[in-house]
Amino acid sequence: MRILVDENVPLAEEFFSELGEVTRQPGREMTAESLRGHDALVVRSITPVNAALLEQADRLRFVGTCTIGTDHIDLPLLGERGISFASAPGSNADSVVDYVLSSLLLLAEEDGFSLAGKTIGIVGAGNVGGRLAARLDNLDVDCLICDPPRAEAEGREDFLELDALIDQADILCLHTPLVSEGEHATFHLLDRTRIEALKPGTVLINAGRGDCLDGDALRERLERRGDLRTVLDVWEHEPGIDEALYELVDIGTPHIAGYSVDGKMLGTEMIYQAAMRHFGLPARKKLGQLKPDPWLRKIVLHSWTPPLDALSLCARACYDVRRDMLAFDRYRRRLGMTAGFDAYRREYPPRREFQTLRVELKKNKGGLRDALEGFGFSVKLGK
Ligand SMILES: NC(=O)c1ccc[n+]([C@@H]2O[C@H](COP(=O)([O-])OP(=O)(O)OC[C@H]3O[C@@H](n4cnc5c(N)ncnc54)[C@H](O)[C@@H]3O)[C@@H](O)[C@H]2O)c1
Ligand SMILES: O=C(O)[C@H](O)[C@H](O)COP(=O)(O)O
Repeated sequence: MRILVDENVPLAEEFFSELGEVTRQPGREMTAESLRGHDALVVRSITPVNAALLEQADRLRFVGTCTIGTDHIDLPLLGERGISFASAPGSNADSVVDYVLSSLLLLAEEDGFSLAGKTIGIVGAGNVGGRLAARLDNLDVDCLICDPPRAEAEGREDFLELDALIDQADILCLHTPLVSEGEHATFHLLDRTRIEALKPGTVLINAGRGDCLDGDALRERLERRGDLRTVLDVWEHEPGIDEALYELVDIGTPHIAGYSVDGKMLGTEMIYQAAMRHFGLPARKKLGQLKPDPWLRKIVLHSWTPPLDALSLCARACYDVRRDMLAFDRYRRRLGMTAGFDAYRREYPPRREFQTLRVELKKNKGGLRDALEGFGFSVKLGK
């Protein structure tokens, strides 16, 4: 059996060689010819799997994307061709939440505000948005949720309309999938009218998909009024993104919110398991045997620290978004935007999720343990 795998998929040989011969290729360079003679294709989000790509796919029986998003896959076409498909829901959701929390802590520090007492609007409350709300639960943060598909399916009367979030939220986080058509389409969900309606001072974060937000309208508002705080990890037209918009945002990163070792490797394992199921083979390999140990395992807090300070300290030690902002900026200046965007993603330095860090507390009071655990760290009470 032959399996074609994107070069940015970690542990591909370790997992997929159980199935057969693994060939690697950069995801943006995959063509119809690349697929000839291959039985399985394993991609990430940058390879459009469509009629043009499948034109010469003479043996293809399985397609897997090691990502949460599936907007790059023509699912009806795979159905018509009888090709089995799998994605990796939830795989890097915790990493995205870490990214959002790190960004919020940085802006809070720069602007001298506290997350406690803020109202945060979460648009799209699936794996990412839902876990973000849960992790903020132990802080005094008011979470407002907009998720019309879930509101309908679950009869949730506590969920709000997007325009209510825009009215009320100090922080607005977009975690929607890209859906081009239908009642709940998300293309330019944040359109010009909604971007204009954001209250001055709103923190706007998009770590969903670039096309969910009208980038031209955001750039124009920032040029004209400069009165928002903005965090963009996803952009229209990646990797050739709008440099003028990039210059105006407070935190700009090249679609790496989910790029922890943990999130990426879990995505590979999920697709390995799905492929083995599809081909009727036992999945013997386990991620636990292959994943490297975290280099920072433990922080000991010897005396009591106010919860927000402790969160900030531990978050910064584990993952600090500044690392990615600064490094991406160096790549872009050295290589230009388009090449720099992809090069930083390809050479992304290792990063671990908050949940890999154990925080040992010598003193617990004032909700410190709950705040740390709620934020995602694993906590142990010392003697
Ligand atoms: N920046 C990154 O690195 C990164 C990483 C992972 C995922 N993502 C993106 O984030 C998206 C969300 O991830 P997830 O794991 O939470 O997915 P998910 O499928 O678990 O949740 C998505 C949620 O959005 C809701 N939704 C759909 N249409 C909506 C609309 N019009 N308005 C409001 N809510 C709507 C759905 O009902 C669902 O609850 C993914 O589809 C992917 O595109 C980005
Ligand atoms: O949908 C996802 O899982 C993410 O957007 C994904 O992690 C982005 O990384 P890429 O697939 O572009 O390598």
